[in-house]
Amino acid sequence: MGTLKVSNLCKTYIINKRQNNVLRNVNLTIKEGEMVGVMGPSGSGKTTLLYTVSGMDSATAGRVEFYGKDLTGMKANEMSDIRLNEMGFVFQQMYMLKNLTVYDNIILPGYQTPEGKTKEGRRKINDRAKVLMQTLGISEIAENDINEVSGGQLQRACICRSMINNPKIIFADEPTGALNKQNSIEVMEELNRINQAGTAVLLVTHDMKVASKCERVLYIEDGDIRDEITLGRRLGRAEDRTRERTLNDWLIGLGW
Ligand SMILES: Nc1ncnc2c1ncn2[C@@H]1O[C@H](COP(=O)(O)OP(=O)(O)OP(=O)(O)O)[C@@H](O)[C@H]1O
Repeated sequence: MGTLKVSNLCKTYIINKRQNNVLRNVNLTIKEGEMVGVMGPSGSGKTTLLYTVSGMDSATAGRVEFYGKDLTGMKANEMSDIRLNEMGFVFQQMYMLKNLTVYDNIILPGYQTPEGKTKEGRRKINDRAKVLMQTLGISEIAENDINEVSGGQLQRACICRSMINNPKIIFADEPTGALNKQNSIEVMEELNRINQAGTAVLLVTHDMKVASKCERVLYIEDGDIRDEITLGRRLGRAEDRTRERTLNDWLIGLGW
């Protein structure tokens, strides 16, 4: 069973009576613990795909199964429980709360779960937050206000927050979009590390270097997956050049 199984997924927006078929019969499976990148031209439907398969937005037609459960027919409160307990999100639009510290933003989704309702559970959440912040190198900004940190630190804080409930999958929309080269490398190292520890990752990116760190890359065009390439699991930096070259040649072949 895959983590995520998407069958004949369609998403249509209607604006001023005009129909825009953004996703057209998309089929895809994300295996347990797999890291998959989504690339494609601007407006091809990448972000819409991410929102629709993660239950952030509803599908017009088709089916999305998450560990065998159909998300498309699910009630809103059941869906939000799954999002909270089993999924992590690194979306640029999902800003952290400005009147809370970095640390409080990170633990908040933990405190909203049943685990967070007991003292012992909250202790575990606090411990996890500290370990995550240490791993991502942001312990020293724990008590900073959200607007007192750099873009790279904020993005790492978002990753900590997305990991706080030990999700089975992380959805990331341009996780390195607002970062400089060095921060971007570091964030990808973290996502690779999280993935190697067993969490599946589905990320959207325009950046070839970022996509080359994924096990498999999908190319979406006009709302459907036109092609995909399997690069295999990334084992270390030594193979980055080869992966980038392979991906680049494939993208050129697709007219990217
Ligand atoms: N909430 C919405 N309401 C109406 N139309 C939308 C909405 N969200 C996206 N669209 C339209 O859906 C199409 C695909 O948008 P989407 O953001 O998924 O593309 P994308 O591939 O992620 O683009 P980019 O690479 O530029 O971020 C676009 O034509 C966009 O205008």
